[in-house]
Amino acid sequence: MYLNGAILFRFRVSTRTYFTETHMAMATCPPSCDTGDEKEDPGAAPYGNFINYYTFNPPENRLSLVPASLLHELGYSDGEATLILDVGCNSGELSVAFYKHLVPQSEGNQRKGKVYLLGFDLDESLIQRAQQTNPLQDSITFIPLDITKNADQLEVYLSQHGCSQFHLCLCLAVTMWVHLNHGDSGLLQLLSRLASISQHLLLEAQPWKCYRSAARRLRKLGRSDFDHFKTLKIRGDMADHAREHLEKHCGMELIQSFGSTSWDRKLLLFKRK
Ligand SMILES: C[S@@+](CC[C@H](N)C(=O)[O-])C[C@H]1O[C@@H](n2cnc3c(N)ncnc32)[C@H](O)[C@@H]1O
Repeated sequence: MYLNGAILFRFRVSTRTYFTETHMAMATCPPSCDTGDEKEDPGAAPYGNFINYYTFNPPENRLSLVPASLLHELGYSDGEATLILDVGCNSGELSVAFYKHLVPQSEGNQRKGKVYLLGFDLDESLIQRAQQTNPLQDSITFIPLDITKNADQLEVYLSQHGCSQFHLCLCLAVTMWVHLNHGDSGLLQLLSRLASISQHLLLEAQPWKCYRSAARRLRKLGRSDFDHFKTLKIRGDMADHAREHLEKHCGMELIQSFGSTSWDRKLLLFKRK
């Protein structure tokens, strides 16, 4: 609680108050919350919609593994519009940091080329915060969207930019939450859907140990289990299961592994064949 208290205080001081204290206390996220070592209450954020996620998992944890030259290396030149999709972007901090990491600033702070990022999340409060703190409103857009439901807005965004697919899709620390809430079919549909709208997909799948911890935490709190946890057939090496589905059924191939994050998760880059 001391930790929670400290976080609460920092949020009060450093940001305008976007949330009630109750909301904040319920959905704060302790260190390694996504890896499953936490002792606090993640069950109150059943979709991984932690309100202070980046206090514990700062963007640098992932960005340090990804080369700033990635877009260039993937063949996306300065002159063409390049679209990035960030799935389950939470409050947008990683989205903005990712954009700044990949899109260099030239002299006079003018950004080269046209790179646009669309971030979405099912949590409207998080998206509201992302919108309010977005420093690059011409290039970065945040919308509320549940990827397991109707995702027509993604098609609208693509057509507005004259593209049929996103050039790069980021799906970081989201698969477990979709899997636990929507079962094996939900996970496979998520991967298939993302593959169908992306030329490249950067995937960080939570390892199985995180699932066990997430379920254990709920039980400790005396809450009912995630709807699908006990019946999941896809278990074990989650990154490998995702790779297999993407390669066998989605026309994608693994082209690079950027190593593992400090939370012991692989960052895998897939490309449309
Ligand atoms: C653990 S956070 C990861 C945030 C961010 N992707 C990152 O890696 O820093 C997981 C996020 O996925 C979102 N999420 C979970 N299920 C979702 C769904 N079906 N559609 C959209 N967002 C979802 C949650 O609301 C939460 O903000």
